[in-house]
Amino acid sequence: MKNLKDILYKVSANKIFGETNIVVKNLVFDSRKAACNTAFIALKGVAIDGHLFIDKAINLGAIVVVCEDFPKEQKEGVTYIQVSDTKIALAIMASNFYDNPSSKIPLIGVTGTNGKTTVASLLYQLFKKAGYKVGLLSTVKVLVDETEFKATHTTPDSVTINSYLDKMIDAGVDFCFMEVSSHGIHQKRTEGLTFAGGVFTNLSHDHLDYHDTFAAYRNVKKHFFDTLPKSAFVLANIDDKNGRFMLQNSKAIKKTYALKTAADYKVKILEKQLSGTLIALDGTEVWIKLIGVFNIYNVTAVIATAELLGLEKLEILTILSALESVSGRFEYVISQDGVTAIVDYAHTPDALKNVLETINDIKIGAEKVITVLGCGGDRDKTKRPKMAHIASQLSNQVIFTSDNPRTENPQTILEDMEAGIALQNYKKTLTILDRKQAIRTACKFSEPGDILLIAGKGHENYQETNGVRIHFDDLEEVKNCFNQLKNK
Ligand SMILES: CC(=O)N[C@H]1[C@@H](OP(=O)(O)OP(=O)(O)OC[C@H]2O[C@@H](n3ccc(=O)[nH]c3=O)[C@H](O)[C@@H]2O)O[C@H](CO)[C@@H](O)[C@@H]1O[C@H](C)C(=O)N[C@@H](C)C(=O)N[C@H](CCC(=O)O)C(=O)O
Ligand SMILES: Nc1ncnc2c1ncn2[C@@H]1O[C@H](COP(=O)(O)OP(=O)(O)OP(=O)(O)O)[C@@H](O)[C@H]1O
Ligand SMILES: N[C@H](CCC[C@H](N)C(=O)O)C(=O)O
Ligand SMILES: [Mg+2]
Repeated sequence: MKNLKDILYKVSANKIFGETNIVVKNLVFDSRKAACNTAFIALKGVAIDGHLFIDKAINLGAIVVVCEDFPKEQKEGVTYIQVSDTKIALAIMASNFYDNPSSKIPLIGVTGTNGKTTVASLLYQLFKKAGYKVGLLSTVKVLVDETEFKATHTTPDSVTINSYLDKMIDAGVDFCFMEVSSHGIHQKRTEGLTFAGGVFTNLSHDHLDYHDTFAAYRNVKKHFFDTLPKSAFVLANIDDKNGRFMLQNSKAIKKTYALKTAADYKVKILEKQLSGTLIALDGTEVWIKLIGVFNIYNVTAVIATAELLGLEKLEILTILSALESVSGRFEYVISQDGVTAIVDYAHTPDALKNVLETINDIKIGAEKVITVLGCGGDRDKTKRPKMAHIASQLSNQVIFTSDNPRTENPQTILEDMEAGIALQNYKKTLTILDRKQAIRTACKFSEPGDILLIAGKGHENYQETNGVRIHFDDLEEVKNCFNQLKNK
């Protein structure tokens, strides 16, 4: 419950019709969720224009309508507010509605194509082990200190973000780490939040179905750093060719990290094994449980962020060795006869290349690398041939399969993938539509010492087809196969 006048603080209205000194129970941007005394914010969406549902929201009890296009007729007893951008208005209103929780808690946003979940989750773990109460908004889950909520998005809508931040204030949370996706930035879900810091991990091919061009995708990411306040820090990976670009117009305190280039925070890799990596920072050596050069970038971002937030270097390095890898990120299980199966959320060409290069790097003999891979439906189609090419180039055998076909024909997705296979790699590949069968076949093909990579779904525990999600868990499947084969 809040007075509309307070909710509208800092919202620039072009036109107002009706009373603003009224009490509003809730903010909704989906007419189906409107109820008595709610404010309905009409958003022009990707699929449909929310303005079409204004009357529906009013019929369900909305007493305030925030819109870009003023309706021809106004209903008695309803307050209409016209703004230039309802997404920005919603974000500011959501912050006001919950008394600006992001200004009361250091909020760190992590953005980049890959590594957001890993960095944010490792920061959560690190600060928890340092004795703080911590919040996390991530693809995998939302944590209000130790209370877990289901994540629906990588970056939820602004009302949801602020409602979680509000819960975090109530729980006495000291720091909050959140993922900031490009969809989130573009749809202004993070507008109106006060960030204490922003982290840039890397930029590579993804979401070009949504952003049209790579430059547009890059500019959306940059916008996040451009809008950070002077008091915040921006931490960028400058080994990535877009790292310095992200810093270019930011007013925030600029800090850099790298493994190759001279930077404010630089980590050296000393030794790599399947069980972990030995790294050094300013001469101090630490053994960490994470694998892969890409993960050392993530760890460097974590060390730097923790230091920027005031933790002592020695404390950070001590805790670092106890951090566990994130669920579905290079998570592995070894069968009784010595086959290693790795489940990884690689769903971009760059992630897949990194993971396969890591596997090829740590394998010690002539063991085979067998990859199971699919590409999501209703997502960037141009990733498909690229990912198929990478998988077949860097593996001894590949089984292409389904990964959340959503509304697309799974066979067509597989054909899009197959178009990327180079002639010399064709014989290594096989397509099995059913993911369960694909995993089973990969297990049957494997011999002691071989490494199976099951890529694309990571922590996901469903397969989505035409809006219906059925339970599916790569790790569970591979463990079942290992057990069944053991008894044969
Ligand atoms: C493509 C996309 O990003 N869509 C997001 C967007 O919905 P939209 O613009 O498509 O909405 P729409 O269907 O056009 O409807 C427009 C408006 O009309 C309203 N409406 C609609 C119907 C009705 O009867 N009444 C009504 O009021 C809707 O609530 C909406 O406000 O805004 C919604 C509210 O914030 C999001 O839930 C929705 O995420 C969809 C479900 C989604 O799948 N998004 C993915 C692609 C996404 O955002 N992913 C990123 C990360 C990706 C990654 O991890 O790499 C994320 O941050 O999760
Ligand atoms: N720093 C990195 N650079 C390149 N690839 C990475 C990096 N970190 C993780 N990956 C790869 O990307 C996959 C996804 O990692 P993570 O979930 O941390 O990324 P994300 O940015 O949160 O992804 P999403 O956009 O789906 O939220 C991992 O399973 C791994 O294969
Ligand atoms: N969260 C990301 C990655 C999904 C990975 C893959 N499993 C898929 O379904 O495409 C997305 O929604 O684009
Ligand atoms: Mg994520």
